[in-house]
Amino acid sequence: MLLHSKLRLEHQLLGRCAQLVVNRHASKGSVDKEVMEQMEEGFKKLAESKSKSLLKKHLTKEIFEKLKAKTTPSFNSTLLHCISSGMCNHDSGVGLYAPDPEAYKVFADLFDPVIEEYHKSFKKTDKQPATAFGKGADFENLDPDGHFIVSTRVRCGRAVKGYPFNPCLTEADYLELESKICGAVSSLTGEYKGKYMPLTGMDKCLQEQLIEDHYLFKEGDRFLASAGASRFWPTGRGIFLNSAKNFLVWCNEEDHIRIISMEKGGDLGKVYDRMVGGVEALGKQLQFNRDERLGFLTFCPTNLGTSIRASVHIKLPNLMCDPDEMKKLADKYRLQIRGTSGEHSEAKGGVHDISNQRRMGLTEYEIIKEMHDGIKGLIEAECKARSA
Ligand SMILES: Nc1ncnc2c1ncn2[C@@H]1O[C@H](COP(=O)(O)OP(=O)(O)OP(=O)(O)O)[C@@H](O)[C@H]1O
Ligand SMILES: NC(=[NH2+])NCCC[C@H](N)C(=O)O
Repeated sequence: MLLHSKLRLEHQLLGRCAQLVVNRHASKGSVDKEVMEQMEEGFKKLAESKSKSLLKKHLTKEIFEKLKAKTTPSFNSTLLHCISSGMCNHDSGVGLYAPDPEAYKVFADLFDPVIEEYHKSFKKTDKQPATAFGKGADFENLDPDGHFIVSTRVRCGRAVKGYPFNPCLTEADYLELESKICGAVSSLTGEYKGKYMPLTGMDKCLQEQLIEDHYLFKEGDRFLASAGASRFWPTGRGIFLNSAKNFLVWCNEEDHIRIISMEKGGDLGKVYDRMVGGVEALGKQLQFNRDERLGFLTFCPTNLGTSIRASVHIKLPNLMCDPDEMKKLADKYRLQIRGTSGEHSEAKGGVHDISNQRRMGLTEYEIIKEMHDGIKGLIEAECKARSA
């Protein structure tokens, strides 16, 4: 069901703690009493819960005490901004977001261990290598006969320099960002040429169709909403789609920008090269926020570094017969398994979304190679299981 108004969104999705994050900031340089109480209460509940999130694991009493009174210098973000999603959603896998770029430093005692574990040992002394896209043409089609892969998609996220992330953006910021992003995508030429469609005023049938066809982001994600990322929805949000419908740009959803290339079949190299071309063209129009150590800055720590998620929609019926073994195999190749409609969804018709888990510590090219080699390994294992 699509949710239409900001009010309904807030009422249906947000608990008391999230309301607070959505509505309040700390007073300059200090944390309000009410915010502190909310944090203490949420922390206690999380500590008593059975949550398996990285937030619960790494937010020890000691770290909580050390960080609870800190604020970021430019935006006065508090620890509550960072942890509200995981506090409200005990079923989070991670549960942590950075309200603004400075949060990664101010709350590093919490972010660093989460980053290290999610990105398979990116230590606090490690540094994201310089951007190196390489050539997609090096990668063969993963499924030339079309037996397994339905479609391939590669996306990355970008933050525009000079702006915080969702919880700290004002309504005017959303509109300003949209206008900048819209200007940049409108200048694209050749195969990238297309049309920007704002979410505000979009026909609901069109919106639902775009979501069903896997082009557009869903509405009402409770993990994002309780992180304060759905404020002023749908203002400033939208999608750019090229005429061939294989290159897309998302505006102001989880990140300021998501740059996406997708098509039917398993030609990973071609899909990757198209995304890289789009990123380079947009990089001429907009200044992206990149940190020396963390790489491209994103709202969620799972997307730092290259910010690349390369996925296939794939059918592996024999391997999927044993989900535990399949999970072990995916872990071996550092792959993540999602459902057919993306994160936190179920698989339909035996189609799973399998992608690289980590995005940091390797160059863009190496991240794609890791995903490529993993998917190749899974297809080989599926063929073996079939003939056994
Ligand atoms: N290989 C693919 N082929 C077609 N659609 C895909 C593919 N991979 C992902 N999608 C679709 O992209 C949409 C967004 O998915 P999802 O939100 O899980 O990932 P994302 O956009 O990479 O962002 P995030 O990781 O932040 O959630 C969903 O509709 C999903 O089904
Ligand atoms: N879209 C993302 N950033 N996904 C990763 C984490 C999503 C959610 N916060 C969780 O912890 O489960």
